[in-house]
This record gives sequence, C-alpha cells and structure tokens, in this order.
Amino acid sequence: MALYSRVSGFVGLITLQNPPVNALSAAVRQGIVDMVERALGDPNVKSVVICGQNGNFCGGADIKEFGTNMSGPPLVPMIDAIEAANKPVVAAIEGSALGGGLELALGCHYRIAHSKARLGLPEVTLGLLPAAGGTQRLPRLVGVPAALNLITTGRHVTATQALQLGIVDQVTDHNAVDVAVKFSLSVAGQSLDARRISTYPCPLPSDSDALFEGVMQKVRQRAHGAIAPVACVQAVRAAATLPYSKGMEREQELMATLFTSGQARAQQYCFFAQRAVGRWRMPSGARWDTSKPRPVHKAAVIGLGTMGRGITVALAQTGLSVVAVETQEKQLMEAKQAVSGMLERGAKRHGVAPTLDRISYSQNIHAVAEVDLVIEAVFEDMALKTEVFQQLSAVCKPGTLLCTNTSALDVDKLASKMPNPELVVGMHFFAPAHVMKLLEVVYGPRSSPQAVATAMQLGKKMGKVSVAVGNCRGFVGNRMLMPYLQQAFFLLEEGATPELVDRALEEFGFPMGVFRMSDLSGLDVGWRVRKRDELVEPDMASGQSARIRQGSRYSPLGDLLCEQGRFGQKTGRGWYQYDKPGSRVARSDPWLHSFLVEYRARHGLVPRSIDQQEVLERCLYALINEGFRILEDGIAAGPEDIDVIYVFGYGWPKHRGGPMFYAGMVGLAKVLERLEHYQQAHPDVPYLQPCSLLRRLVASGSPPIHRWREAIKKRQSQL
Ligand SMILES: CC/C=C\CC(=O)SCCNC(=O)CCNC(=O)[C@H](O)C(C)(C)COP(=O)(O)OP(=O)(O)OC[C@H]1O[C@@H](n2cnc3c(N)ncnc32)[C@H](O)[C@@H]1OP(=O)(O)O
Repeated sequence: MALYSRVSGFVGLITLQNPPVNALSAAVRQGIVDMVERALGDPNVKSVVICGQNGNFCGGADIKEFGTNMSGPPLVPMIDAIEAANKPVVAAIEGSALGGGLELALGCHYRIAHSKARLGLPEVTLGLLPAAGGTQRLPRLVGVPAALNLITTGRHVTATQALQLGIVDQVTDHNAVDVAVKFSLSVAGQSLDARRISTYPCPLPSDSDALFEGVMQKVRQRAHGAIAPVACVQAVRAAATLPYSKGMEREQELMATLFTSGQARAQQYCFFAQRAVGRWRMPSGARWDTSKPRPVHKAAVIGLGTMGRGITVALAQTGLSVVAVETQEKQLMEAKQAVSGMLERGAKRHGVAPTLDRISYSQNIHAVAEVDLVIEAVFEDMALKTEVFQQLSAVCKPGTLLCTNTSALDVDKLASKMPNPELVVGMHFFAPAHVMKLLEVVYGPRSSPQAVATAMQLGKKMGKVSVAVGNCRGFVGNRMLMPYLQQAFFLLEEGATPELVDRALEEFGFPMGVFRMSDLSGLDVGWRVRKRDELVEPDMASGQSARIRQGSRYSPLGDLLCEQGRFGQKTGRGWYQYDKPGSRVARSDPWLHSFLVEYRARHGLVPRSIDQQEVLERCLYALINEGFRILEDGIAAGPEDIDVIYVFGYGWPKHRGGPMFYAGMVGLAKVLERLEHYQQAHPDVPYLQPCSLLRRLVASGSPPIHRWREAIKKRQSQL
C-alpha cells in the first residue's frame, strides 16, 4: 500500500509501503493511484514527493505476482498520470530504484537520489523488458547508446553515475526525502512542460542503423539464445524511430511475447532459487536461521597455485586481512606478483585503490596462528591435505575454521583425521575464484552448524552465490558432470564429432560445448583423476572388452589424447587445434577426425549418424538423472540448489532455469521415457538407469518443481 501525509505545509508525501523492497504489488499500485489523485485534488498541496518506506525507494514490479491473475491498476497509466500531473512530482530515491521502481521515477518530473542509492532496469535478467515505459523514456532522457547499455545488461548504476548520465537531477548525502520536499516547493508553480520525458524527442546518433545493428549483433552473441536482450534492443529502436505512443505499443507487444515465454518463467525461477539457497538446512536439522556464524576478520590461504591466488584476491577484495602461505620461495614470489596484478587490474576497473596491503605473504605456516578461518588450496592429494590440516590444527588458535578447497576429495575423511572435525568444511570455489560466482559449501556429518553458517556467510560477503551441499564424490556440480562427459565421449565413439556435440550444446545455450570446455580446463585434469581411480590402462587392446572398466562401459578416448600430449589449449592441441599453446580460438582438427575413424575401426564400432536431439537428450538427461540421485541421497536439499549450482558454476543457460527446472519444463515423463529408451540401447551404462525418485515423481503425476521436496522427504523418512 501507499501512505499519505502532508509535510512542510504544502507537500503531499506518498510513501510506498511493502517490505522488504516496496515492490509494486496490486495494493501498492492502487495506493499510488489513490494518493496521487488525493494530492492533486487537494488545493493546499503545491507539490508531491514519492518515496519508499525504510530508506528503500522501490524494487520494481512484484515478481511474485507474475504468472498469477494480476489485479489492481496497471503500471503504465499510473505512471502516465503522474507525468501528466499539473503539480511537480519529485521522486526521492533512497536504497534502490529498480525496474518498475525506476520507471515510476522516470514518470516523475524530478528525481533526487541519495548518494548510496542504486538505480537500474534489471528486467532483462528476469527474461523481460522495462515495459512500464522504461524502454521509451530512458533513451529520450539519456540517449540511445547509454539506454541500450543499461537496458540490455540490466546493470545497476550508482547515484553519481546516474547523475552523470542525466537519470537523476540531484544527488545528496542528506536525507533524500527532506531534500526532495524542499526542492519540490522551490519548483512549485513552475511550468512542467519541459519535465515530461515522454514528450522529449529521442536523440539519435547520425549512424543509428549501424549502431542498432552493431548492438544487436553483440547482444545476440552474449545472449546464447535468450530472447529478452534482443527484445530490449527492438524496443529501444522503436523509441528511436517511432512517436512515443507507437513506441509504447511496440514495448507492450514485445513484453507480451516475453511475458508468456518459458524463458521468463525460467529466469524468474532462478531469481527466487538464488535467494532460496541462502535458507540452507542440513539433514541434522540445523538451519540458516538458527545457526549463528562466527565473525571472520582475518583469513589465511594455504597454497598459492591458480585457485589459491584467486581465493586470496577474492578475500582481500571483500575487505579481510589475508595471510597467504606458500612454502616454496619462488612460487611465493610469483604468486605475490600475480595476486598484486589481479588486485590492481580489478581496482582500476572499479575506479578504486587496490588493496595490496591487506595481504601478508609467508613461507611459514605459523603465520596463520591468529586467523579466524583458513582455506587450504594445496595440490589435490589426500596425504598432503591431511598433513597440512594436522599442522593447521596444531598452529591455529582454538576455534579457527578449517576449510578445504578440494573439488574431488572426501571432506569427511579429511575431517575424521582432525582432533576437531566439527571445524572442518569444504569451500569449493570455481576457477577463476575471484570471478566465478559459485561457491559450494560442503558439510559432513560432523561439521558444526556454526562452521557451515560461517562459510556460507563469508561466501555471501565475497559476493558469491553459496550453496550448502552434502559430501560425496564430486559434491553436486562435478558429480553431475561425470555422466554428461561420459555421454559426450560415447557419442564420439558412436559417430559424432566434437564439433557436432559442441554445436548442439552451444545452441542449447551453454557458452561452450563440452569439448571446447575440456580443452579450456585441460584434459590432463580428468586424466589424473581417472588414473587415481585406476580406470586408465596403458594397454592399446581393441574390441568391446577394452572399453569395459570396473564392470561398466568406458571410453578411453580422453586418455588416448593425453597420452599424445594433447592437453587442450595449453598445449595447442586437444579436441581441437589452436594456433599456438595458450591460444583460445578452437579450430577443427583433421588429425582428430582421422584418429576417431581409426579408433572406431580398431574397436569394431560402426559409426552412425547422430543428430543434435540425441546429443542433447543423452548428455543433458544423463546429467539430470544424476541430479535426481543427488536429491534422493540428500546431498542437495532441493532442486533449486542444483539449479543454482549449474547456472552460476557450469554455464547452464539461465533462460532454461537450471537442469532440474528444465526437466520439469520438458516434462518428467518425457525425460524418463527417453532415459529408458537410451538405457535399453546401452544397458552397460549405469548412469542411464533412471533414478527411482524420477520414477516416483512421474508415478505421482509429475508435480511442479516446488513440490518435489515433499516426495524427497517422504523417501528419506522411509530410509
Ligand atoms: C510491467 C512490468 C514493469 C516492470 C517490471 C519489473 O519491475 S520486474 C522487477 C524488476 N526488479 C528487479 O529485478 C529487482 C529485484 N530485486 C533485487 O535485485 C534485490 O532484491 C534488491 C532490491 C536489490 C534488494 O537486494 P537485497 O540483497 O537487499 O535483498 P534480496 O534480494 O534478498 O531480497 C529480499 C526479499 O525481497 C524479495 N524481492 C526482491 N525484489 C522483489 C520484487 N521486485 N518482487 C518481489 N519480491 C522481491 C526477494 O525475493 C527476497 O525475498 P525472499 O523471500 O528472501 O525471496
């Protein structure tokens, strides 16, 4: 709703009231309509100020209302009525003015922002466009290039940036409502003709066709199949080429298409899923709202390889004091230089001073004695990690949290060797750790709720999307990757090429297909793991038996490439060829194609034609099936956790919601039917055996994703 009061004698103050972000729900919209009418009809009121309760202007349309039968007054006529008012209406922006919130402010005649406010039109991130006039008013106010940038990226700007762009008229360090009230009185009675943005001509650059085409090309490239960014460009183009009323019609048309698209639903699901994972709970019953995190002021990183360096940067950028430890002097010096470089580049990008002095470097593990939390990032070797952890237990002050950045080793096993296993958790960062948003916080049966809460909170402070998961081989993300990779290898054996598989996955929306991704991360990484698992055999035997390992079908293709020294981009050769080691442009490699032909012949494999549909079904449904197993095992608390992990850590396209959401969109019965089909064709592949949770969900009528937890709980309570 909206509150009304008269302040300073002559100012009608309308306060949006809908905690926590004053979203424009039906009641708020009705309140605004009523209160604006009241203010305009009151002869004692000379001007109007609109603000939000609790220092927060407005977080935009109420996303929870999307997909419901929306009632209440629509936004567009409400904002038009404000703009048409014959008394000055001033928006007092504190906190955030986002989406419909900023569009409301753009309908006002003046905007005054607090210096800490943030503004933006993030609708594109929800699969939508700013359809309350935002695509038509913003370009008229700030010009086409700036509007295109803000609307197609959805990025937020600070109040100062908004002032520079011309979005706001004034920025203040004082109470923005008080300043707006005073200001509104100072302009009362003045003509408002020049203050109605919808009447402005849209400033057009001379080469506007080239501008729009260039932007459209870039936007399509970045969108990976998402339709909202493309619609945003089309809507802004309408602002540039059509009169305001026609532009508004185009905005509404484009919005209607987006609104009913599955993509918008998927992106809005992601919005809420990202917030839901913060409300973590452990099988023990410990939960986010009953477990108090310990304060962390000083942290240490042990091992300054690629991951350790990224983690050090991320911690320092969060404002923590960091002790960075590397035992070898040469590596320590190299790491110091690399970390300083990363911090300097990051600071330059953000226009702030680098935080180099927050980090102290040492070769001596005793330097960590006073830290609150340690993140170990040494080589993936259980014996080495155990030794480091034992040293840490002896050196650190009591209560210091011991975190491992392992991606593959057993966190419980490591904890079990410690005198205080309750202080041990996994903090699985993704490379590059200062850039990637995802953090898996891995708890074991003995991890204390406080340890989990502390790691989750630290992740949040570091700007990560942190997801609490149980301990198992590969945790959630990498565990689901195994069947995905395995199917990709099998498809090559059966007749596909890396190009065909990658094209299918990239057209689905992944920024990189599985083989290009493997080349980027290095083929030797998986090879080392397979060697440790005793799956790699040097024997070049042929025939089917040579492709059975530990009782299941196995493809040695990756191993054979590694034996040739083809480790991917770093060696200039992998599934593709590169101009030189380290180069990023993948080119088709005739050698690889001949190698596949020869390999299939040697193993008696008759190649067949494989289409993109089969690639998607086999790779993605195998991955999804493992997701159901993870839910059944209680490793992830709900499908949202898995989806957030895949969207933020593995490039799963956001407009497809995440693997579990996608399964629901495709239809669980269809996923099950296709898995059964492929399992019959490949009975020696256990990953294709449909998970019993999937079967039970289908048997119970394929409930919507928000009801899966009930089925999972029922199953777990029967165990
Ligand atoms: C005709 C169509 C016209 C316009 C379309 C739109 O306006 S679409 C909406 C555009 N607005 C946004 O995308 C903003 C979304 N919100 C945010 O970015 C952040 O919530 C915000 C406002 C920056 C605050 O961040 P903070 O970290 O402080 O809080 P948090 O994100 O955890 O949110 C707190 C709870 O508020 C819920 N929420 C936030 N925004 C909305 C919203 N617009 N509608 C409904 N609910 C919203 C959020 O889900 C949190 O609740 P929870 O129960 O924890 O999920």
